[in-house]
Amino acid sequence: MGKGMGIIVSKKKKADDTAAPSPKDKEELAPVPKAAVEPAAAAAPAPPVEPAELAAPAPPAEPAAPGAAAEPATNSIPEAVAVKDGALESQKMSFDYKLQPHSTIPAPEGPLMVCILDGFGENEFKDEYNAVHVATTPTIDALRAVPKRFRTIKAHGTAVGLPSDADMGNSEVGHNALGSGQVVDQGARLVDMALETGKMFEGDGWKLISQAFSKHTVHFIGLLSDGGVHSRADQLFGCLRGAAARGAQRIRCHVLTDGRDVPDGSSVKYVEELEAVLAELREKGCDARIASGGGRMKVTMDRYEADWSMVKRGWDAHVLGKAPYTFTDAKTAVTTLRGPEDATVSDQYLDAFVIVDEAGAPVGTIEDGDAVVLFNFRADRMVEISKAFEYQDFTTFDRERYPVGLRFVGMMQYDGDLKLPANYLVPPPEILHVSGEFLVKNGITTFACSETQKFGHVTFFWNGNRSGYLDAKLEQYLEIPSDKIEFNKAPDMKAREITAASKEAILSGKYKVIRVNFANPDMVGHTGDLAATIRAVETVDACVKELLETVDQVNGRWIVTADHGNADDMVQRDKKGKPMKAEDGKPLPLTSHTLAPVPFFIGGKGLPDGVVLRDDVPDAGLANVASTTFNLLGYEAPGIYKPTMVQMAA
Ligand SMILES: O=C(O)[C@H](O)COP(=O)(O)O
Ligand SMILES: [Mn+2]
Ligand SMILES: [Mn+2]
Repeated sequence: MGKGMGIIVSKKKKADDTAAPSPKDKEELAPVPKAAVEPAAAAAPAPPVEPAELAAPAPPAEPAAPGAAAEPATNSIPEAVAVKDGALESQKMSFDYKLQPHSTIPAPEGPLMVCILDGFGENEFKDEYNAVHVATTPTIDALRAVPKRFRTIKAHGTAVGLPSDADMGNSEVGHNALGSGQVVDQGARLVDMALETGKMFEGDGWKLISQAFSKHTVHFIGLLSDGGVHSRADQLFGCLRGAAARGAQRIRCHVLTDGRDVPDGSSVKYVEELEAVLAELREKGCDARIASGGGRMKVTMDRYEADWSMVKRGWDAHVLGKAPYTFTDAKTAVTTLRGPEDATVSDQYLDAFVIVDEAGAPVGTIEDGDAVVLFNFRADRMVEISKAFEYQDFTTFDRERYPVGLRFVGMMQYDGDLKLPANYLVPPPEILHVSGEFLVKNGITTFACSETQKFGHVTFFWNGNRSGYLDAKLEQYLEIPSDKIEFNKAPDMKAREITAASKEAILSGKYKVIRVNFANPDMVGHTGDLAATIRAVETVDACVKELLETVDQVNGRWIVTADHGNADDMVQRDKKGKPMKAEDGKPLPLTSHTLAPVPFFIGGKGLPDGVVLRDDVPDAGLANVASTTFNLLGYEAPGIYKPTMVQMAA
C-alpha cells in the first residue's frame, strides 16, 4: 500500500534591573513610579549567572525517535513504542479490558469505519454564511434523510470537559472525548482551578521558576487571546500577577497573536489588555514588558512537525532577539505588521517581531539562568518549541545559542510519554482506558489516517494524549503530508489522498476499524474564506461518498461524525444572530470554531436494518460515540463509558 501515492508512514520523533527596588520580603511589591523602572530596565544588561546555578541539572537529551514509528521502506507495521508511565501502566494492568459480545447486535462481516469531518457543525443559522449549508453535499444530504440513523450530538462546553457552555469545542477535547468515551476536566478547566485554589503557586514547576525571581528574568511565551482553545489571556494575567506578587523582579512576555480562535484584528485589543497588566506590575516595582512576538501560524506554534521553520522563527525572536522587524512597543508592532486596511495581514500570519530599546537593543532576550514558561495549556502546538528548550542536544534547527541553567516549564506537561516538558505548572488531564486500549487488548486491528495537520488528532488526542502506537502489531497510523500553504489556496487539501489510502485499507481486509479525519472544513474554515470553505465541504462530501461505497463493497458499517463546528458559520454575528459587517459593508469573517452540535450518522450495507439510534439519550455528546462504536463492532460497551446511542429495534 502507498507506493507511488506520495504517502508516508509517520515517523514522529519521537538583565537584572539593578536599579529597580527589590522588596523581597514583602508579599506585595511597593509601588514605584513607572519612570523610575523603565529606562533602567531597558538599559540593563543581563545579569551574570552564578557558577553554582550553571551546574544545575542539565536538560535531558532528545530521546531517539520517540512517538510513533520508524519509517520502513514500505508501509509495513512498524515497531511498538513502549508506554513508560508506571502509574498509568499499573492501573491498566489491573483493569479488565475483555469485551463481551453484544446481546443483540451481531459482529459485522466487514470493517467499521469512523469518519471525522473536522470542523463540520450542524448550525442553527442556515444562511449564506453557513458553508455546510450552502455547499452542494449530496452524500451528507442523503444521510440526513435516513430515519433513525441521523442525529446531532454536543461537541462544546461542559459536554467535552471545558469550563462552561460558552466555550466552543476544539480538536483536542473533541478527539479526547471521541476516543475515550469519557468526559474529563480539560486543560482550560484545570488551570482555572489551579489559579483559583492557589495550587499553581505551590507546585514543583512554580518552585523551579521562582528560583529565577530575584536575579533573573521570567519569560512567558504563548498565544495571547481568550480563545480558550490553547490558552487564555486571563490565565496568563493570573500567572504574571502571581509571579510579581511573589517577588519576580523582571518579567518578559513573548506574545503570539491569534485571529484564529478569536476574530481577526483582535490582537490589538489583547496587546492593550496585556500592556495594562504589565503597567500595573511596573507600578508595583516589577520590570515587566513585552519582548517579542508574531502570528501563531508563522511563529512558534507549528504542530505535528508540519513546518519547523515556524519554531525556528520563534526561537530567534524570543531567545536570540532576532526578527525581521523591530519596534519599541508591541501595539505599534501589531498594527504596523497588520498593514493598511485594504491589504491587511491576518493576526494569524504576522511576521516575527522583537521589541527594542531606544538604542535598538532587544529588551528581553532569554539568558542563562532565566525562567521560561510556555503558558499554553494545549499540547499540539507546544511540543516542538518545548523540544527546542528542553533537549540539550536538539539539532532540528540551529539554535545558535542555548541558554545555560534555564528554568523551563510548560503550563502543563504536553506529552506524558515523552515526559515533555519534565517540569510544568499544572498536571494535565489523565485520560485512562481509551477505546484504542480496549481494541488492542481484544486483538482488534485499526488503521488510522489523516494528513499532517490532523494526524495527531486521530492518534495522539484520540488515544488520550499518548504518542505512538498502543500496539504496533495491531495498528497502522498513516500520515499524508499536508501542504505548507494557507489552506484557502488549496481547499481540497489532501482529502483525495486520504480517501485513496483509506479505501485501500478498507479493501485490504487487514483492519477491523478504519479511522479517518478530513481536515478541510476546519482548516479552510479557519482562514475565514467562505468560498474556499464551501469548496472544502464539497470535496469532503465527495470523498465520504467514495468511502461509504467502499465500505459497502465489503459489507462493513460506518459512523460519520465531526469533532466540533467551524465551516458551519463563517460570519461574526451580533447577539441576535445578525451577520456583522465592516465599515465598507463587507461581512466580518468568523475564523473560529462554533458552538454548534455536530452530525452523527450510522449506516452501511453490513448494518442490520434493526440497528437504529435510541431516542432516550437526547443530551448525548462526543463522549457517547465510543460506546456506540463498540456496539457496531458487535460488543457491549465498556461500563465506564458514556451510554451508547444505538439499539437493536425490537
Ligand atoms: O490550533 C488550531 O488550529 C486552532 O486553534 C484550533 O483548531 P483545532 O482544535 O481544530 O485543531
Ligand atoms: Mn477539529
Ligand atoms: Mn480548528
